[in-house]
Amino acid sequence: MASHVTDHHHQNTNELTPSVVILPNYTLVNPNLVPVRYVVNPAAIAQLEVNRSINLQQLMKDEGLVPSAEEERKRNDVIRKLKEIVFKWIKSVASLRRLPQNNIRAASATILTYGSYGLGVYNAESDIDALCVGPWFATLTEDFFIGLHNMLANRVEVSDIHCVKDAKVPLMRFKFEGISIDLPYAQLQVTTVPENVDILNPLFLHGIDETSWKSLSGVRANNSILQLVPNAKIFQELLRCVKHWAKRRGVYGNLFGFFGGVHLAVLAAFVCQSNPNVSLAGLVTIFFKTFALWPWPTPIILQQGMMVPPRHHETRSLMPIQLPSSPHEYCHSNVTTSTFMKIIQEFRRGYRLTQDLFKFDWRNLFEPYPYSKNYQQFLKLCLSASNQDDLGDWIGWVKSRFPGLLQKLEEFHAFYDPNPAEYSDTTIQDPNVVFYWGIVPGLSNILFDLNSVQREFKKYLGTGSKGVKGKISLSVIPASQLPKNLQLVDNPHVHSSPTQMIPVYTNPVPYYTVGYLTPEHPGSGHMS
Ligand SMILES: Nc1ncnc2c1ncn2[C@@H]1O[C@H](COP(=O)(O)OP(=O)(O)OP(=O)(O)O)[C@@H](O)[C@H]1O
Ligand SMILES: [Mg+2]
Ligand SMILES: [Mg+2]
Repeated sequence: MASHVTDHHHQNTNELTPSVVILPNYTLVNPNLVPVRYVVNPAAIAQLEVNRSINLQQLMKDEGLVPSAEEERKRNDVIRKLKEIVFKWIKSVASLRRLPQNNIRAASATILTYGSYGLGVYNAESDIDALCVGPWFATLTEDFFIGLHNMLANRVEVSDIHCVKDAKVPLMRFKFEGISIDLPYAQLQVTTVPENVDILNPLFLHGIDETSWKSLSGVRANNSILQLVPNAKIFQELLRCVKHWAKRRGVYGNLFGFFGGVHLAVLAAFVCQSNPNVSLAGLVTIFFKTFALWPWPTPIILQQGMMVPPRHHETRSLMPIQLPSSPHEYCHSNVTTSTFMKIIQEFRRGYRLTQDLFKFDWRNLFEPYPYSKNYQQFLKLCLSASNQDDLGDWIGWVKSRFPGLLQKLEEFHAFYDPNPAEYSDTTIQDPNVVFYWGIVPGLSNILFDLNSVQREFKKYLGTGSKGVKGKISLSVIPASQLPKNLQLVDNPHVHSSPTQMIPVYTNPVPYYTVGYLTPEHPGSGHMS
């Protein structure tokens, strides 16, 4: 028992032992009622930060957020195979086009990774964002979406392949040996594309088309983030932590009006940039302090002096975050008044917890958001289809329309918290997924007319859906009718052990393309 107590003490309050310490003029009363004055001791504070950093790194490992050597190998292997495939593909396109022999010999194409994989901040469930870079003679519409598509579809490693053509950044999405891949295409005006082509080199950018330029933006953003941070390793650790925090607290998911990976990457880079010699624990603390106190909508700008105010809809964003290396653009965002409030509340909570020297415990920071405790009523969205394939397409389509629904809800005076996690209703026979969005008390006593929302949303879903088959129903339920696992997530006594209690983030839709769907910009907000 004694050792247990010591252990516990060690884990939770290891920062503060009476001999070290901390705040100027901080007076504690000891059990004998003798006031003890704690004094500033810089060495002790430094030690405290070191300990906190070690604890945090350990916690990230325990949570399985640091990829194992095995996972790393597997992903490297997938990239290598993709490179081989596109290389073969480009040779066959060159022959097909009857290029001169020396051109066929010189012809090449490659794969560049970006997104969380490119930044080195992925885990087992992350997708791989891979850009295919090809030469002048390989076109997007024919060679990429037909030729390469067919080559991929014929491989045993590939499943669930989809083309997403009518997006600002068109891409193919598929699984390769079970790992989700997003594959856009950029066409350069050269014959030979070196394996690690430097896309910042004007030589390669000369004369490229608009779509290719947009497709390159992810790689450009990654490159400049890594160039701008003073220490890539500590940036990666910080980003890993804040991503974990955002997922646990229900503020991760661009389609739900929260952060996408790119937004958090810029926020983390911003903190690293201005605090070059701070430890991981210190950076996490500064992260929360910075953004809890930030005078939004003042934009977050990584490259000072480069930003020119954007003219498009992004200007209206509530949380503008510059897209690195694109002076005219912010990262596309679907933040609404509701989700803005939730994010701010979570920043403040993080700020409060990381300031608290006495009850400090990293596990508090990453505690799952207690939906069933915080909201009495939920908007339940049930999506179903007659088979799994249709359901996949249907979820993808409906999710891509969520930004419009979120705006509609606010027009109907409902404030809500769209929990991005997906659940499944086992009482329904058809394959289904269910979302439960908290309805914010006080602001919306269900004065809004659910029927009108339902009607409008269905109309909006029908526009441009190209025959995707599925059903959707919206209803309002009390917290007591939430599925048991959603209730258990909130129970502090169980969250640390059974992992099946933690909501899963499936990624069946091109998150990436959503901000870019051309026909109707989600940012423009009108559903009908
Ligand atoms: N809203 C956006 N605005 C601008 N660029 C975006 C946006 N969403 C995605 N991208 C680009 O696409 C890349 C991959 O996006 P993705 O959604 O896969 O996020 P990620 O950072 O890889 O995180 P995750 O681990 O969740 O996959 C981003 O790094 C970014 O360059
Ligand atoms: Mg990704
Ligand atoms: Mg992606």
